[in-house]
Amino acid sequence: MPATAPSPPVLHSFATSHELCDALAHFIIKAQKEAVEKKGRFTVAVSGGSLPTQLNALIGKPGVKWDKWQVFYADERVVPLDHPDSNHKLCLDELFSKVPIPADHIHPIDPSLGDDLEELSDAYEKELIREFAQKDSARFPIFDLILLGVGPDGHTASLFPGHALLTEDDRWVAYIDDSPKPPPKRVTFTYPVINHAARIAFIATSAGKADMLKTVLDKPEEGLPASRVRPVYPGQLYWFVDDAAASKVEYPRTPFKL
Ligand SMILES: O=C1O[C@H](COP(=O)(O)O)[C@@H](O)[C@H](O)[C@H]1O
Repeated sequence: MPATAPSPPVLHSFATSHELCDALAHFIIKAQKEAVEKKGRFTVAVSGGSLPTQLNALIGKPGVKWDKWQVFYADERVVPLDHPDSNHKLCLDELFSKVPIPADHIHPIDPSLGDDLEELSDAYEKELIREFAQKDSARFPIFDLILLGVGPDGHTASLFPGHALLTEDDRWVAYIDDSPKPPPKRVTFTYPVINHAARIAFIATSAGKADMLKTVLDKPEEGLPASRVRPVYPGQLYWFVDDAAASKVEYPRTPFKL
């Protein structure tokens, strides 16, 4: 039987980043509610960069069941966890230190485990297997939600244009030591993990991302890393962007409804 094709991405564009962040918070709460009703937990992966700040509309919002969240990192820069470049530190500073999430529900990629990148990515893959393998018994983990940023070059997580990791189709977690964006050493989810999520949301703001967004959405055949995020059916991909980032995009917008 032929596999069902991925659904086309849904693009939500907002006049201001304040409106975007508020809508994103409502979207996340809805995903959380559905997951908790079905399975009693909410598995979510986050990235770093500007994303953690964009999640702060969740702080104090009624309906967030922090004790049900299990948080993983879609990628991490291999620096100490208290280093300003650490995605985990960013997430702690901007969000998790301000909400009542149990500390053991956050799963950092911890470079203090050793400086061997292969071992570090294996250890994180094992942590994912512990969380998912027996519970959902699938070839790849099925996150309820993966929240991704995207750089002006179209990279997402630590999957960079032209890199050999773009074709990794077996491992759940991999590493690079030649990132074109510093720091060079990083650990990242691979496409099979990202593309098996139930929902994936990209968040992109500002005019600096307008050219990239046009290429990703209007010319996916160019194969930028963000265009390769195509969730396996019945997964769904959403874009939350501001009008400045979407200013050059022809791809149709869908109004956001609560
Ligand atoms: O280096 C990274 O960059 C991307 C994009 O960051 P942004 O600041 O342009 O939003 C981020 O999603 C990723 O997690 C991070 O490691």
